[in-house]
Amino acid sequence: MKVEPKIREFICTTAHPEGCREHVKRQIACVKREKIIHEGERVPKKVLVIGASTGYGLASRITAGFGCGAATLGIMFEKPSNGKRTATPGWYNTAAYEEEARKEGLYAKTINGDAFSREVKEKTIALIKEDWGKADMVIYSLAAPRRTDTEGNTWVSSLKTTGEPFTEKSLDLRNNTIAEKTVEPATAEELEGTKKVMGGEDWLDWIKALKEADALAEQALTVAYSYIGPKLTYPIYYDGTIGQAKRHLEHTAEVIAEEFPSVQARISVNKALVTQASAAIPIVPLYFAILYRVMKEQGNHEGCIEQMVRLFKEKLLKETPPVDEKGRIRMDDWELEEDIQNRVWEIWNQVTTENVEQISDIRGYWEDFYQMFGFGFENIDYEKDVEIQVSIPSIK
Ligand SMILES: NC(=O)c1ccc[n+]([C@@H]2O[C@H](COP(=O)([O-])OP(=O)(O)OC[C@H]3O[C@@H](n4cnc5c(N)ncnc54)[C@H](O)[C@@H]3O)[C@@H](O)[C@H]2O)c1
Repeated sequence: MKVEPKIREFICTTAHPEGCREHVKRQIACVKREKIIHEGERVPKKVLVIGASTGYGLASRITAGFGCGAATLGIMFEKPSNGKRTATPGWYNTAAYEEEARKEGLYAKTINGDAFSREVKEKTIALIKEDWGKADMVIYSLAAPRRTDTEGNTWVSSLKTTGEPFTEKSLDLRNNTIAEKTVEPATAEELEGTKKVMGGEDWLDWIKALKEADALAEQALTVAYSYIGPKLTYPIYYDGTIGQAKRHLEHTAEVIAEEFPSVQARISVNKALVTQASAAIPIVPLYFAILYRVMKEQGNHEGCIEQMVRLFKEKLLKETPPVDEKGRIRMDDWELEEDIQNRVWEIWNQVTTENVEQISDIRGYWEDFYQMFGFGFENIDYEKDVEIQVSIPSIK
């Protein structure tokens, strides 16, 4: 079947299997150009990646696998094709990852299911015990709209402010126009729900479950991803519901360190990038488009894979990684440089529907967006029929 993008605001409801494969292959090639491991550093060998199929989790898996030679077990929540609709991009990415890994003799298995559930945790632990004995690294990279906890309560995440309503310029993704958008404050229940979904409770549950089952190696490393961003987006991000959840996640690193002193728990604050999760945040896409423009001009723009390569190569695997005053690794260091942010702010103040194409990198925004779903690669023939039912080697 011929597959075309079908976009609804911040989501594309189709994905191109060959394009997704190309996306994964390009990320693998990027990792292979780098020397990730240096003498005397820890080398992760058995890596569990929770949220492994897209965005930062997929880039982490590729870096661990192809950069460190690690066996990887990925957890994801994706849909296969039913023959009529395409699979979700994370499904195709994972099929491609496993195939490419196998070609190089790298262990790669995947569990498709709800990472928040006890069932998936048990299945994961059973597989780790059977195949590896113990995992030595756990990457927590979930971004989810809801969570049913182990007691059966369902929580929903919101992207709202926590104080006053917030009105700012926003990019209308349906027609690339700039209009003001108001984000309303969350109710107490919405705030609580966001913390339950995107905070650290489930990360801690995973570490506890793995420890109790004796499935984590001594001195195992675990990392979860956070975001702060510029003052411009504080009302909707850092001081909004999601920011409160991220503070909870960050605090969870301390809880893990206290409860399990043999586990090294780290937070990495990553750069703002277009992913399926972040494209849904109001106001933020316009910031992406301007930030991309400024960082590309400065020559220090990175995508998910470049971020993860730099994280592994320069920070995470060091005996004592460079951290900020709160103990966090800062991969948003370049994004938040004063020069970059001053320029972003200057453009932000000038941007209108008429000049958005000229003064921001809206093209780069859409390029990243299309590529996430396997579209827009010049070497893929999108006129050709493709098989949309693709199987993942480790999933029967
Ligand atoms: N994108 C950014 O700008 C940015 C910046 C800094 C930090 N982060 C953080 O990085 C992490 C990953 O986000 P992303 O932007 O890469 O998102 P993403 O949407 O690309 O990835 C989410 C992953 O979680 C998986 N997932 C979702 N619900 C699941 C469930 N119930 N069970 C199992 N798997 C599930 C998906 O399959 C996918 O692999 C998040 O914590 C996010 O806040 C993102």
